[in-house]
Amino acid sequence: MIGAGSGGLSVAAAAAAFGVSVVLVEKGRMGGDCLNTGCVPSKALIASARRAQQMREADAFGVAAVDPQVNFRRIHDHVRDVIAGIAPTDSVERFRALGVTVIEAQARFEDSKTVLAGETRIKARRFVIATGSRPAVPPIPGLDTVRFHTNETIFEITRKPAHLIVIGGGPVGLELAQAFRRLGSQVTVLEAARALGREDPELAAVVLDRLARDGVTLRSGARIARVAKRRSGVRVVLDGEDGEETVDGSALLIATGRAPVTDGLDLDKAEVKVDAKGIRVDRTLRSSNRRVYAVGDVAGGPQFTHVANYHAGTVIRSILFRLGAKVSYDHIPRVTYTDPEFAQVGVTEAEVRERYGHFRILRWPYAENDRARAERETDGFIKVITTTRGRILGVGIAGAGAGEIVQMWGLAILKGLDIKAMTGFVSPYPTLSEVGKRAAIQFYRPSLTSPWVRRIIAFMRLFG
Ligand SMILES: Cc1cc2nc3c(=O)[nH]c(=O)nc-3n(C[C@H](O)[C@H](O)[C@H](O)COP(=O)(O)OP(=O)(O)OC[C@H]3O[C@@H](n4cnc5c(N)ncnc54)[C@H](O)[C@@H]3O)c2cc1C
Ligand SMILES: NC(=O)c1ccc[n+]([C@@H]2O[C@H](COP(=O)([O-])OP(=O)(O)OC[C@H]3O[C@@H](n4cnc5c(N)ncnc54)[C@H](O)[C@@H]3O)[C@@H](O)[C@H]2O)c1
Repeated sequence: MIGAGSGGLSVAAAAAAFGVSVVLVEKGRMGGDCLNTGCVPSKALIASARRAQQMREADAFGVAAVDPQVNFRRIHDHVRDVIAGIAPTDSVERFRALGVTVIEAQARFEDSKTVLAGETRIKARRFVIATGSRPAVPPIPGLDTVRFHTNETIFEITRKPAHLIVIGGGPVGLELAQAFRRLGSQVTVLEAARALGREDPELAAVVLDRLARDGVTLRSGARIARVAKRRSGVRVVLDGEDGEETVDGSALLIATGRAPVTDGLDLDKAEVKVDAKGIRVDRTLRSSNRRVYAVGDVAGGPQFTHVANYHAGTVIRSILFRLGAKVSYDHIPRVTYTDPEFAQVGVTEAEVRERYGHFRILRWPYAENDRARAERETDGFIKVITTTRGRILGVGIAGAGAGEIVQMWGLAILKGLDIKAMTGFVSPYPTLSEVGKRAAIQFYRPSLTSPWVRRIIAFMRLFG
């Protein structure tokens, strides 16, 4: 195993549980990106931001609103404390106790059957590469002359940035932009194309509207000409319609995507082929060298911790049980943890329009959900896409708890359930998940007004 992040740790723990001899090599911090510089610190920061926002918005609930006193040193401590609480699960000690040999060194291939880790030479039946990704920093002129943050440094700050400029309006950029805004910073997001550009524009708009109402300035289609140092901060120069424009900030965050970590591994010596997306793998996650598999961000697929875990399960089935399991992403959800949240599983409306001639789109707004009304979280809606016969193809949700609600839809897609199943279960009242059931019921709406159904009901009445 090379890399002890989400992917590597999952493979190592599962293989060790089956009594297989495992060597795990990690050059940096156990837990990788997710624990140290990704999911965990970002969600902990978002949690602080949510508390601050709730204090500002308390009036509507009959509780006096206050302007929160935000202490970035203490937020930093909170984030560290959350990481420290999870760290033992990913630690060297725990993995050694599970029977895994952990080597803290940089790994590289010597040949197609051998890995070198520091002084140790490892020969193995199978190798799994889980070296993850790093921030992809675009070649913006002047960037090498200014101090800038990426996800690797932003969670270290202990003072509030007066004005944070975020380059990139993907999940990383938007989650952090909203969090910093709610913690009191002025925030400007500069996005080259469209923010949340991969997502359904109608659903993305729900999130972007809320960010705007929170006071985040978002510039889509921004063309960054260069950046320069200011006495205390940075200046970003944009190419505008009428010449150059400047945006001055006190701190800069680059959130323009991720690049796979394949350097330093001497993959050519192992005859493992790579491309710009990462290690080239087939659907069993096997590389061009049949002894070598790749999982997680380096494997060129969607870059999420739950995908790395899913990959781990797939290679375990292949390596230990020779089941030849193949990955499929149709049922894998993705969630952006803004407020409101955005979630998607299966195909989007744009994708279904390309692939299918006929389909149904079912919607239900949060504004019609009683729990959302009680919580005053009525922004957003669910969009369910089915075939004309009711097979569920995709679900997008923008709204409170979207990341929780999407789970049952992922299961429905995985198990090939049709829309009838999503109307037939009993959803506890009042819950946000009812938006899904109400959308599903819309599938049958045309039949409610059908003259045939009405005639049958009228006929039944004849019997008392
Ligand atoms: C700000 C941010 C927020 C995120 N939030 C979420 C979220 O909410 N939900 C979600 O699902 N995903 C989220 N992600 C994505 C998630 O962090 C990644 O998809 C996940 O960490 C990938 O796991 P991995 O095992 O592939 O790689 P990593 O976790 O990056 O682990 C790779 C490990 O390999 C080690 N390594 C690299 N090269 C070598 C070598 N030659 N020898 C030895 N060791 C090596 C590295 O040191 C590292 O520890 C977020 C990412 C970011 C940046
Ligand atoms: N909630 C989550 O699960 C979560 C959260 C954060 C990150 N992630 C993972 O991390 C990955 C990376 O996220 P990300 O937001 O860094 O990348 P991304 O690729 O999703 O978005 C990057 C954005 O930056 C823009 N961009 C690129 N170059 C630019 C430039 N020079 N100027 C202005 N804008 C530019 C792109 O148009 C794009 O919109 C995600 O795809 C996701 O897999 C997941």
